[in-house]
Amino acid sequence: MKILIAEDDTTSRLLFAATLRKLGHTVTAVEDGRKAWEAWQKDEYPLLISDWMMPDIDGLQLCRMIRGEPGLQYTYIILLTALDSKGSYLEGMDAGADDFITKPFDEEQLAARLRVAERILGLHQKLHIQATRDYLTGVWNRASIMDYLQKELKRGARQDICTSVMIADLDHFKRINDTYGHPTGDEILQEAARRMSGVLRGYDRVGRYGGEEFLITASGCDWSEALALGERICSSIRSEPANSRAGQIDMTVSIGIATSCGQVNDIGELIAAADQALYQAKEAGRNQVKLSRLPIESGPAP
Ligand SMILES: Nc1nc2c(ncn2[C@@H]2O[C@H](COP(=O)(O)OP(=O)(O)OP(=O)(O)O)[C@@H](O)[C@H]2O)c(=O)[nH]1
Repeated sequence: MKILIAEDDTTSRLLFAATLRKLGHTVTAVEDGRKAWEAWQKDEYPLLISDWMMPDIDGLQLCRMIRGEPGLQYTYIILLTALDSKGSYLEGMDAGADDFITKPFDEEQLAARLRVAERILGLHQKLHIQATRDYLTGVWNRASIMDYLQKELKRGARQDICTSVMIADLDHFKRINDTYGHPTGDEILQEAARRMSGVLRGYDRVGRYGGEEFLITASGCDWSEALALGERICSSIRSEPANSRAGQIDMTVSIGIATSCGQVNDIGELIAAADQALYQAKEAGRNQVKLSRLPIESGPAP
């Protein structure tokens, strides 16, 4: 497990780090709350072990700051307390801590506490996957991809970069269901989702928007880059037939794209524009990409 330690006392910090490494964990150890906050923001740590008393940002503040930023992954927080700190446990729990360890620590007790942390984190992870992923295809579900798009649109406006959204709709999918049956249709949806995920860059996301429609977010992409990405998705879907229980089946997809470079802050508006472009792609014969013609993109007209 990746563990972040925040402890200003050098001996205690080194001892914790050495013990945790001996137990097989990957450890980052820093000497104050501010450094811990910076490290936590840069990377994902499922577990934080933090001293309570630290200069500048103390353990309680650190707990509150982390709980104020609900990330994708839950951070289990263990606060380190002195033996005489009885009576403050509730305060720590209210700030967001999950457990306490008294200093000087007992190695076996530390290992036991980590077992609990791993169990809770495992359950959390399972629930998180159930709540955010589409059960059939494994890509993000509708609520999660919309939430992500909202965040990316805001971030794009703040950082003055473009955000593109695509709606990809499998062509004549009803025919596949009608000809080969629903379970085969499901396999085609899974294969299409796999291929789309395969061509995306690390910071792009694909989610199941509904039935046979997928929504793709392309952060930092202006219309020309989004068009290139859309073409890549389109060609990976048609590149070769999908293997299914009913044999090999050809697939194609139509894609509508809308881009905002700070002009739109309502995802509904952006999605409606992408939907409009998708309609044009279907009208023009399917198996192709169309850009939104709405005047929401600054720069040269597509
Ligand atoms: N197998 C399967 N089919 C689904 C699922 N969700 C929606 N569908 C089917 O997707 C089909 C969508 O059909 P239409 O909206 O007519 O679209 P289409 O046949 O793809 O036609 P165009 O989009 O115009 O190319 C319907 O038959 C739905 O029943 C699903 O989870 N699994």
